[in-house]
Amino acid sequence: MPRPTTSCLHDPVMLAPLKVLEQLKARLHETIGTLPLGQPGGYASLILELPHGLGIAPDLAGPQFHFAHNHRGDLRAGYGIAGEWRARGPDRLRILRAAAKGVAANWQHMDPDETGFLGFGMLGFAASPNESPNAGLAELPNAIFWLPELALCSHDGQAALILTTALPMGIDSLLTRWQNQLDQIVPLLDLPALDPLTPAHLDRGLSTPDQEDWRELVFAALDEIDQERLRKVVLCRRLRLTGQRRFDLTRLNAALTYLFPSCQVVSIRRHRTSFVAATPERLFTQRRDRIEADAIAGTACRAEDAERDAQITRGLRTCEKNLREHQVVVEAVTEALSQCSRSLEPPDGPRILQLNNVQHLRSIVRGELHPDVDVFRLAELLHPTPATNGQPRQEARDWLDRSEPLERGWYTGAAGIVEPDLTGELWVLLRCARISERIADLYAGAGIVAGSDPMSEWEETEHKLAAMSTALQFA
Ligand SMILES: C=C(O[C@@H]1C=C(C(=O)O)C=C[C@H]1O)C(=O)O
Repeated sequence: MPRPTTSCLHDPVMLAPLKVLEQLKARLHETIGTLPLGQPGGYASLILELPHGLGIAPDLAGPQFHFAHNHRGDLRAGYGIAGEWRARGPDRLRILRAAAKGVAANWQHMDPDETGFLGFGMLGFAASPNESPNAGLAELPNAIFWLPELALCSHDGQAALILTTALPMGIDSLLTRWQNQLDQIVPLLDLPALDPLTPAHLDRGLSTPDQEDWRELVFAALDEIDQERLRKVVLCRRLRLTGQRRFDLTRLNAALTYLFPSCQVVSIRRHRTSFVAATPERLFTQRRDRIEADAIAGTACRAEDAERDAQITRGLRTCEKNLREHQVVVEAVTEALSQCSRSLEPPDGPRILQLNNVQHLRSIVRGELHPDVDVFRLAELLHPTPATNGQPRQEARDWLDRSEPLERGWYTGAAGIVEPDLTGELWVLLRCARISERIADLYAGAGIVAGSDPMSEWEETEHKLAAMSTALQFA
């Protein structure tokens, strides 16, 4: 594909995106005929090279998702719906797996520019398989496997645009449709980063539970732990913030990417509701038969003063309660992976993971998987880890279902990318908010083990909430 020039004497720089658009449309016209559009079923994707890597994906009207990791130089975004499957209940991942297997068995990719990129799907699900969707959550179903019609993929400075259709499809209507989509998205790809806005004041609404109810909940959890019915349980709270202006997703994603460059920024929008997170925690990364899963548990704050900060880090490394809380997660992740792995390496950690607002103990569990293990099976085995739920898993979940005074929705669920061979990567949905116009519901939790103190755990949730509340001020 001829490379577009970015400037010359007679073409001002601002025309460059239009040239890219013309070239992509010409390429679409040339290559659309290579797709097997007459085939009676399945999916086909056309992959077109973009002239440079992308830092942030534009916001278009309609359903969209966006995963960006600044330090890794990775971006995946999806717009519109080529196919989607929803499920709920204890079999939700098995149901979605069957749908994804059907897609994978009949999905053809045409990559005329030899980019090496492929189409991808998005898998996302709420914390609990049984949660009954309320009005807002109906827009974000309990669990979804979603094949976008238009996708962007950028890695290591290389990028591609991926167009996907269900088959069969008439060539003329598809060409018109895809040309319109290029018209919408391509001019936005080269827009300069948005200038920061002055931070806006956010009104702090109610916390559910409030501080008093939190104390009681922690004592009730400690009682369960004392009685040896639970070893650990993660309690959470929700805080409503109301902004002065409608929150702007592009600015919010940019602020989160800037503030949390080592986190995965996740943004999912259906209708008027968005779910946005900047999470440090992978549920897992699967590449072929290699698996890596994070165990993150044990948290302390940060301090502006370097000496004080180092002192807090040393405290976290040696705190018996934090190490115990961490070990519960490492053991559970190792146990889950041992059910689907040929071999596992000894856990790498705990090391310190430092973010702007908090620091954590993190271990990584790595191994080699048995054949035929896919993202859906891994999600089923690993989710929820005791980092966000508790141990033993079922007892913790039952106790939380009975005791927690709120629906978690997608908070502590997971979301990520599914490749056409059904491998991929999922992230635990933490440091997040559900956003609608000027209202943001933020969620944060803390692990309770023997020796936990209600007020320190409340403080920990305050530090965790600060990730999203700071970014929202700039959105
Ligand atoms: C539950 C959250 O975080 C989890 C709990 C942690 C802890 O208790 O130390 C640390 C990281 C996460 O696994 C949250 O951020 O809301």
